Parts: sequence; C-alpha cells; structure tokens
Amino acid sequence: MAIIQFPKDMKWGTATASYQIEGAANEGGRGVSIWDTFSKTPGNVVNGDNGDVACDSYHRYEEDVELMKDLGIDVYRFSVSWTRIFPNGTGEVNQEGLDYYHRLVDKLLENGIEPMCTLYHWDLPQALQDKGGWHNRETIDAFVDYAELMFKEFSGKIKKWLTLNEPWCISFLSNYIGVHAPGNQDLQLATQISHHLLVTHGKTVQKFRELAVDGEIGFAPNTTWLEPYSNRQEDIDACNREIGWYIEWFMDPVFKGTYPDFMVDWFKKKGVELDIQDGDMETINQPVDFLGINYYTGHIGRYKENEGLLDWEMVEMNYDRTDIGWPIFPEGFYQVLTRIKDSYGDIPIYITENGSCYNDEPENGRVKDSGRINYLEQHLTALSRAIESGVNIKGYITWSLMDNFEWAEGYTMRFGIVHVNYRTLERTKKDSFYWYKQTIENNWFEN
Ligand SMILES: CCOCCOc1ccc(-c2cn(C[C@@H]3NC[C@@H](O)[C@H]3O)nn2)cc1
Repeated sequence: MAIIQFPKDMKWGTATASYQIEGAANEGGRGVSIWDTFSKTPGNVVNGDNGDVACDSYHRYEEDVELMKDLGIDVYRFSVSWTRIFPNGTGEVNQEGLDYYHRLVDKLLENGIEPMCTLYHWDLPQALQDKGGWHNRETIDAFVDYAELMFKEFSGKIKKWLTLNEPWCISFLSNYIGVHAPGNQDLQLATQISHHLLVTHGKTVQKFRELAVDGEIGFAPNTTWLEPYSNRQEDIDACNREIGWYIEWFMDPVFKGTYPDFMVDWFKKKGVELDIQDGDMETINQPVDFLGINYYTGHIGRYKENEGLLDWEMVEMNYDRTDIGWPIFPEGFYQVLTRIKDSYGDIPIYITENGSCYNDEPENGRVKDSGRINYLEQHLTALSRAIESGVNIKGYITWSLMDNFEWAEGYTMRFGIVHVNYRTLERTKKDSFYWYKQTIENNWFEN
C-alpha cells in the first residue's frame, strides 16, 4: 500500500449543473431552455425523463449545502440557468432568478465553501435557439450581456468563474453526433458553433477584464485519451486526431491564437469551411486565470480508413467499465494532463469534473459503491502522478455531489457520491461520500 499525498494548498470540491439538479423548471420565473424542449421530445431521453423536478435543489439547496459542509469541501462548482436570469435569453431580467442564486451563494459562503460558477452548462434559452442558437452570432452578444449582469450582481461573492462547460459537447456532441440538445447532425454547423463558442469565451473574458471583476476566470473543456494500438504512424496520427478534437481544437485558439493545422486540414477534407471574422482569433486568445479540465475515460485506438469522422476504431481491451459503459482508464488522465502542460505551459488547472457512474442502490440505509471508490483511488493516483510531474493542479472537483439528470441517459445513470431517491427526493450518503470526506480531511489516501 502507498500513501498518495496532495499539496498542502490543494482545493477539494464537488460539481453539479443547473438543469441536472434544480428542478422547479416552471417556477421562479424561469424561462424555457433547449433541454426542456429536447427532453420532452419523444425518443431523446431514456424513459422520457426530464429536468422538471430533478433533485429539487431549487427548494432543497440548504440541505445540499449541509451535505457539502459535512463533506468538508473547499469549493462547490455549480452552474446558473440562463433562463432563470433572462427567461427569453435577453431583455427583461428575472429578479426571482437572481434571488435564488443569492440564497445559494450566501449559504455556501456562510459555511465557508467557495462558489465556483459555470455561466453556461448547456441550458441555452429556447428563445435564442429559435433564432439559430449558437450558430447565430447574435447569441454571442446575448451571452456576454448575461455574463456582465452576473459579474456585476455577484461581484465580491463569486470569485471563480467558468464561461463554458465542455464546448466539445455543446458543439459536436449536440450538433454533429446529435445525442444532446438541440440534436442537430451537421458537421459544418457544429464546427462553426465551436468557433462561435470560442469567440463567446474570449468576449466574456474581455468583459470580465473591462469590469475589473475581483476574481478569476477560465473555461472547462472536456478531454479524452486514445492510446495508439501500435507505434505505426497511422495509429499515432489517428489517436492524435481524436485527442486533438477535444484538446487542441479548443485550447490552441485560447492559448496560442490559432486552430491546430492538423485538425483544420482534416475538417477541410470533410468539407468544413470555418467562417472566421476579422479579430475573432485575437478575441479568443485572451489570457485566462485558470483552466478547468474534465476527464472521464480513454481507450486504445488504431487507424481505420473511412471509419467515423477521424478514421480510427476502438480496440476492445476488456478494460473494466463503469455502469455507463465507459472504460476505466486512469493512465489517460495522467497523459491528458502532461500533454496540456507540455503544450500550454504552467497554466493553473482545476479538475472541474472527474467521476464515475455506478448505479448501486441503498440497502438498509447504506450504498456500497466500492466501484466508485476504486475509480477515485485510481484517478486521484493518476492526478498525483501528474502533480509530481510538474502539472500545476490547484484543485480536484468530483462529478458529482449527487445523482442527477444525466442528459440523454435520464435518471438511469448515477454519478453522485450521494444517492438520490427520485420518488421521495431523499438523499443518502454513499460509501464513496465517506471515503472522499476522509481523503479531504487527510489530504492523502492510502492506495
Ligand atoms: C452514438 C455516439 O454517442 C456518443 C455519446 O457521447 C458522449 C460523450 C460524452 C458524454 C459525456 C457525459 N459527460 C458527463 C457530463 N459532463 C458534464 C456533466 O453535465 C456530466 O453530466 N461527460 N461527457 C456523453 C455522451
């Protein structure tokens, strides 16, 4: 057994998102988002589940903060529902929405927990989608107006901000693969949206600087790792394309001011032509204060001509998988983090999402989620390896505090360290809650 020790200033946290936990979808002046529309379109979400009630955290946030207090976390990452603030995306401000987030943030601060606010975690106002959504450049300015209001309203209370969660999911998963809202399947559309998202991020950072907000700002790309099946160049290049789709496509513009040529060339081969307006790349290339990184899984891959978008196939290695079917691949976590350090230097990094899906249910009031504890041990060990290798990790925020609406999987897939009974809304701390609590208290664990 080995002791895995973390730096003395390591921050520990949990993460959630508005549409996944709040419920109260038709309360407090909230407007309709694309996930309300998408989840209520038959066939899009398992069992026809939607976020109307979710975990009812809109009403139960005090209980949830008590759980966080007991857990001993330093930081709580949550997202704001844009349509609670601007029910139609722009125009009239909904004071009830602001009041809800003040209640939540005040409760966190009272309990010594730092709020980390994600401004956009996928719940775009339907009114803006009706005008083209992220494909319409007007949405960029609507977002900056929304962000400006939030910066001013919560100045002094919220000091860690994230512009976008997982722009790969917002653009490609939702507009090319099509399994998330709004469910388009168009590569040109998705790639142009990815560009507009990056411009949105850059303009929001510019606004943050212009307002001289007291705090730090970043964004939270999601990542994956694909280990080449062999040292054949075609396998290495194929894996590099998949990794680059998540990492370099979004991080090169922010940190280097250009898109990665190897991805631009590949998309061009697929018929994609990006419409980049004068000044866009300079706008995107704004210095950020920290980088959020989300990591869940990786694979072994090899070149396969004309397979999918990027000409690669997964080679089944019979790795253990979580209950959502994702291979458990902690080595990929280490590889992703060291690749980012090698490419972009010493940017402070918060792990803004890492966690696992295990659907264990309570038995006599206890949830024995040993799989999730094993996943945490493996990935926190990989994280420790990255820290010991010089990666500037400032904190680890696990996904998720509690079971919640897992998008197209509905309520069938559970990522929480707290179990939620969706009929009674009762919360039950899982074994992993107690393991994480001890790890936070010690700032180490025994592997
Ligand atoms: C037919 C092809 O189908 C491909 C499905 O492809 C994906 C990829 C990635 C995901 C995914 C889900 N999550 C967890 C969330 N991150 C943010 C937070 O809200 C969590 O709920 N991360 N990535 C889902 C589906």
